[in-house]
Amino acid sequence: MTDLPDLPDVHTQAETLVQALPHMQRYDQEIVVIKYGGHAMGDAAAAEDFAEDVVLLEQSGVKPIVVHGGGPQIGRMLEKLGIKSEFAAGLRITDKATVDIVEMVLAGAINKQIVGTISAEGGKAIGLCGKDGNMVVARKVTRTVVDPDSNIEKIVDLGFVGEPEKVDRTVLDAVLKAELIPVLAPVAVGHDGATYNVNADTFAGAIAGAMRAKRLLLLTDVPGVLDKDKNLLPELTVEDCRRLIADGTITGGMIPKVETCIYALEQGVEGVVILDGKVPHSVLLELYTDHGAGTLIRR
Ligand SMILES: Nc1ncnc2c1ncn2[C@@H]1O[C@H](COP(=O)(O)OP(=O)(O)O)[C@@H](O)[C@H]1O
Ligand SMILES: CC(=O)N[C@@H](CCC(=O)OP(=O)(O)O)C(=O)O
Repeated sequence: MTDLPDLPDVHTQAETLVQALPHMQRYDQEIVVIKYGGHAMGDAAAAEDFAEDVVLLEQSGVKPIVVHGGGPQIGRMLEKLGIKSEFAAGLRITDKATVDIVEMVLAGAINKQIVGTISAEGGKAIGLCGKDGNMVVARKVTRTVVDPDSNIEKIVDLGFVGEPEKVDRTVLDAVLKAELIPVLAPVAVGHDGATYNVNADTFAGAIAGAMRAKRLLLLTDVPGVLDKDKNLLPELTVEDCRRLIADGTITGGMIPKVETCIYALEQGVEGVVILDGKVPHSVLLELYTDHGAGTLIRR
């Protein structure tokens, strides 16, 4: 028989609650957008921890909005179906066959899985994507990339990849008023009625901006923004972020993430945090403790 771990005594629990109270009041009735990245989604136990945090937030008076990713999961499904997947400037080149799979994996499988886990933890969630109620209308994206062989810049047609042009709050306002937790897949509609695949960080930034969220939390698989020696940078300004991108400290998938943070701050979001979603209860630790978790980015 294994020994049970020591449980915090009643005094420790009370102390924890007293410390958390001012933080809880700060977020009361405020919108917090949580982007749950594909890499942050661990095993079933980790998904339950995440759902538990979201439910607890809602029960303490916060209005959480979950935006999820699913890049690795889309990749695995495309591989299973023998469809080649390519990226340009961090975005998945998305032809017609690919966009159908993207929608199936994001708005179908992952979205409903998260809704189910939140329900199992005692919450009431509603799964939607940007197409519902014209919530997110996207315009087609093109990117210029430098060909590594010739060093010549070329324009890449990314197919059905979009970026949010307009966010309509109507559906989200109604859902929050009904005390439901919105869980959003980053799939949007174009002016032409077509389905567009949107990077989940970008989608979350647009939602946080339009909803004037108090906080945007981006959950990933690293502790936050790291310096060149891989130490966590707990707090950064927009100016620091621009310098770290320019000097090559911030690269790859962290670039769109930090750019999203800058965009959200410019839209009036008060603070944006990049944190490790694989750490149990990272959302509660960030919002309800003095030390927080991850990297806080401010104006
Ligand atoms: N300075 C940095 N600090 C932390 N991570 C960085 C940095 N520069 C690049 N990265 C990379 O960015 C990745 C996070 O981006 P990404 O893989 O797109 O996350 P997600 O799938 O959660 O959206 C990290 O796993 C890391 O490899
Ligand atoms: C255009 C584009 O690249 N879209 C992403 C959407 C999912 C996503 O962003 O998921 P993560 O947050 O898990 O990376 C993709 O197809 O992978």
